[in-house]
Amino acid sequence: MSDFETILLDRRGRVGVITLNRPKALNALNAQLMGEVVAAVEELEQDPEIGAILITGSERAFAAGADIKEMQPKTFADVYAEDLFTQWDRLSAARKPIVAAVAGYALGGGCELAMLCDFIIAADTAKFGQPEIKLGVIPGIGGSQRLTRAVGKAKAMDLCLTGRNMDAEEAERAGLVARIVPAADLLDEALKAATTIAEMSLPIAMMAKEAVNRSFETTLAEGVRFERRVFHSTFATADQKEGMAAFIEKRAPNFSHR
Ligand SMILES: CC(C)=CC(=O)SCCNC(=O)CCNC(=O)[C@H](O)C(C)(C)COP(=O)(O)OP(=O)(O)OC[C@H]1O[C@@H](n2cnc3c(N)ncnc32)[C@H](O)[C@@H]1OP(=O)(O)O
Repeated sequence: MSDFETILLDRRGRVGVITLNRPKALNALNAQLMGEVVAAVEELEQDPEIGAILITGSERAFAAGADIKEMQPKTFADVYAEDLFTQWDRLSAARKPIVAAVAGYALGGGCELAMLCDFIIAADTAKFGQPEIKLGVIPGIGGSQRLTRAVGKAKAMDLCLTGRNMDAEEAERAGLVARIVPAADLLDEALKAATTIAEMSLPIAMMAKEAVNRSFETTLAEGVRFERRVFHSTFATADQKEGMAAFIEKRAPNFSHR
């Protein structure tokens, strides 16, 4: 059972869909919404019927950032004591694939939330940016690190230092966005992608995610060694037997997620 107020959670087949739902505040990420997104992802992680997670917002905003009104009165002692935003680290511990479907503003914490997902499908209306500098702060949910890894130093510096936004086309060219679709098709296309992933073998999809993510943490040689060992371990699964048999028998695989 889930009882959320600032998000909607629903299950579409094997996909868990989390919709940010603070429309009046352009889905600004306050403590409640942040807690609910993390709780929903952890609930879906535990659900054996779910193979992939989709996080989305509204037509106007994926999320316009961390909630400025909530942050404004806090002191250094407050944010240090509560370790503000540390909760978001629990999203990067998720092992199931997570797709972000972004329309409208994905600014500050909104862009950072999208980057915490495994890849981003953007509507042609999407706008990405790290405007924290305009508020007298810097990104605090991984933006300076994940954006730099996604788009390189030059563009990350440009965005973090000027606070300007980039549109969907620039974000795709820069490598932040996997694909752009017309705004009207965003949810359908993102759901199609998430469903495709969810129909794969879950343990193998988790291994693929872990292997790609390892490339951010290690040297090339170590990463390739890690990949090779994980690849070898896929042969211990029923789904490797089934996937290869299905190819040879010219039929669709029937994965058991084991
Ligand atoms: C500090 C860290 C680690 C991370 C951060 O994310 S800091 C925040 C970064 N984000 C921003 O600086 C963007 C702030 N928002 C805007 O600049 C604008 O709202 C906009 C360009 C996204 C949209 O402008 P528009 O004129 O179309 O809409 P507004 O009237 O400005 O907004 C509608 C409604 O939403 C409230 N809102 C928007 N963003 C936030 C936010 N990040 N935190 C709290 N509230 C937000 C806005 O105040 C307005 O509500 P009210 O009319 O009740 O004031």
